[in-house]
Amino acid sequence: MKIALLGYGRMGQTIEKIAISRGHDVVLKIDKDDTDYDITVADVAIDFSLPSAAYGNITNCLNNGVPVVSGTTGWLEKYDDAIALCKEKNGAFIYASNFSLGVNIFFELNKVLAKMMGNLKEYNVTMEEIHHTKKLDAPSGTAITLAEGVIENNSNYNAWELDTANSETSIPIVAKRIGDVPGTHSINYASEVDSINIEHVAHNRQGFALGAVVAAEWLSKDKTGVFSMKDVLGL
Ligand SMILES: NC(=O)C1=CN([C@@H]2O[C@H](COP(=O)(O)OP(=O)(O)OC[C@H]3O[C@@H](n4cnc5c(N)ncnc54)[C@H](OP(=O)(O)O)[C@@H]3O)[C@@H](O)[C@H]2O)C=CC1
Ligand SMILES: O=C(O)C1=N[C@H](C(=O)O)C[C@H](O)C1
Repeated sequence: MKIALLGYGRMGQTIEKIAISRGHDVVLKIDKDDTDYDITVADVAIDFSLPSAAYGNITNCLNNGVPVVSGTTGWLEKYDDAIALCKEKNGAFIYASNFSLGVNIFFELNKVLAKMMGNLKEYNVTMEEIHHTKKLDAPSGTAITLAEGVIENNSNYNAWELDTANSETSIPIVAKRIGDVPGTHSINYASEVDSINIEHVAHNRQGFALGAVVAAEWLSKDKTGVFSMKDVLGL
């Protein structure tokens, strides 16, 4: 498979190593200053760029008939437009706030726990995410997906807020930036008498990168439509 890497930073470079180890060719490595390139030389594109760049990268792929996998976070105000374009062009697109197998299992665990806690009003939920100091967006895309998972499965909550919740129905997400932490997410339900905590800790970026390559392999096999990692992993 010929892969275009849109964004050749920490994730782009990790993805390159995994893609090559799985027998793929990396035919484009695009960064900020690379504006004049032909995306159609690739069978599939993988975008891990910047919040400000992702939408342009995705629309370039969809307008040129190249299936695209995006892991960039912090651009989701334009997600519905990307979906509409994908449908209009009969293209293929996957966005995931987190491509690792472990986090995608954690997403499902979070939903089950949220449902179980729905009738227990004595517990209050809080979330925390910890990432490296170079991260541009807060809260993380993964934390937003986790909060949405609670809201969809627990009628006690209908919104999330960064740092402090201003109402009982809002989930506070505390975002910490420490050293080179790859990504830690925890969800805590606390009552006066006890607490329940679930946590996912990424030890490095390999899990994110492997998931993105597996998603690209899956998407490039004659798929059309908008998909998620649940489709790829069969969860
Ligand atoms: N979904 C997931 O599983 C994961 C998602 N992420 C997300 O992926 C994104 C990238 O993370 P990370 O690799 O750590 O970030 P980096 O800052 O290390 O890499 C981003 C790269 O994008 C480049 N870039 C800037 N503008 C463009 C453009 N127009 N087109 C293509 N590339 C461009 C930057 O180049 P330059 O340096 O020249 O500006 C840089 O090399 C973030 O949004 C992060 O949150 C991260 C890990 C996992
Ligand atoms: O910026 C990162 O590094 C990460 N970003 C993603 C997010 O915002 O959730 C995924 C992962 O946690 C690493």
